[in-house]
Amino acid sequence: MGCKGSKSAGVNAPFVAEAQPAQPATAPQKKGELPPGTEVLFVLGGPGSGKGTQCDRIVAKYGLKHLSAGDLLRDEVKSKSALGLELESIMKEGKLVPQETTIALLRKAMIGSGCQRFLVDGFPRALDQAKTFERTVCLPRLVLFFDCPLETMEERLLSRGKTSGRSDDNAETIKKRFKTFQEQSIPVVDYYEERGKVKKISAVPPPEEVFLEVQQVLEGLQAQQAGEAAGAAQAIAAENQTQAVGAMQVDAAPDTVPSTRTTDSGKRTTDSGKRTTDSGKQTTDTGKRTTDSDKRTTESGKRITESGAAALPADDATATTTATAASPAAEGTEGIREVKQRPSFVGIEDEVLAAKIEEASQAPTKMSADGSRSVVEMPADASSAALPAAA
Ligand SMILES: Nc1ncnc2c1ncn2[C@@H]1O[C@H](COP(=O)(O)OP(=O)(O)O)[C@@H](O)[C@H]1O
Ligand SMILES: O=c1ccn([C@@H]2O[C@H](COP(=O)(O)OP(=O)(O)O)[C@@H](O)[C@H]2O)c(=O)[nH]1
Repeated sequence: MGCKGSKSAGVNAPFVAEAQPAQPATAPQKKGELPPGTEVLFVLGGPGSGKGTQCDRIVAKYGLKHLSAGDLLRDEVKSKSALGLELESIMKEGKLVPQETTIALLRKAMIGSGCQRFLVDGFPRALDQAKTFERTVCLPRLVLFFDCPLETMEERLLSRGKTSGRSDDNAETIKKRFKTFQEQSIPVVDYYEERGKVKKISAVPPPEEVFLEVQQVLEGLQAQQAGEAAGAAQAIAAENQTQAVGAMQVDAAPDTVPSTRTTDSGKRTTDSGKRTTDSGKQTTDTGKRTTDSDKRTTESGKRITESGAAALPADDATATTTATAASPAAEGTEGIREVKQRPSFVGIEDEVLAAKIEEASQAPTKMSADGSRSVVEMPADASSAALPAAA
């Protein structure tokens, strides 16, 4: 289900809402870049825990764009490109594909979809992948983790293997996938749990029961978002009221302004000073203030849009931070302000990696032999060079 050409959900559309199809980006998207306000929900769980099954249900009910990292990799394998052949041998061994390949595929699919809100299924599978995705794409809004005992997952995978045609749904590879899951993927869940982002759901009951839990989680997220939006709207209203009262006080004030009235800023004293000498100009000053206030409202509207991201934990160096002025009046025209900080890369290796991912995710799309799908052309050093020798 794509977003291109779909009708926009509006600027303040929540991350999850009952809507079909996946909602398009609400802000203009620059060519080759992710839309502003891109948000993702990670869907994690062991192999065969039921991630894909639940994602299908989530997509059917909520307006999110589903991207399965495993499907994107399998598409690449099907293309029989050199990269695809390398990926196949890694997947058959139950190992993880190098992060630059997976992230480039995800990023490219995200950009190409024209959507803004994504359900990212089966990724990240290792801590370095989570951190690189955070730096080069965005922080996740939430992490759904489907908890399932290994024996149950094994049964499901063996059963799926009868019809899936997947080269990794066999007893030998399943064991290796479990090892990878326990050693590399569980730390990702721990990482997000420490950040209060994980919603753990038992994947043992039948799919419809598991989905009831999923819906509860997503509705909780919806309620949280509604609360955030209401809080932001309240802050804006309070800010506007402060400004309006300030303007009224200025208008009602005698020509000689007592210094005690200028409680908020030196700037206002200066304005008032002007007013004392030029009452015609006073109207202009007030009018200008109203314009400033209107501008603030517009900015504040934008702020609501960004509030989801702003609610992300501030303990992380890469988190979006919220800078709130101690007092809106004290700041005059600024008031409450959220500052989106795009974290800078800390080392040259990170910069090189980010550049590779960006380059690969923007590589030209070409049709495969059967003309049915697109292929990501990885730059030589970002694909084969980065891939370990085929086992
Ligand atoms: N809750 C469930 N109970 C029983 N079988 C399930 C459940 N969820 C998924 N399955 C089945 O288990 C297999 C693996 O599910 P899938 O969604 O493909 O897992 P994953 O995407 O995590 O690998 C599929 O054959 C699916 O039909
Ligand atoms: O981010 C990812 C996602 C998948 N894979 C590879 O793709 C395989 C299949 O993953 P998928 O999520 O499709 O299936 P699951 O194992 O969860 O059933 C994995 O075992 C890995 O080899 C990977 O390397 N990185």
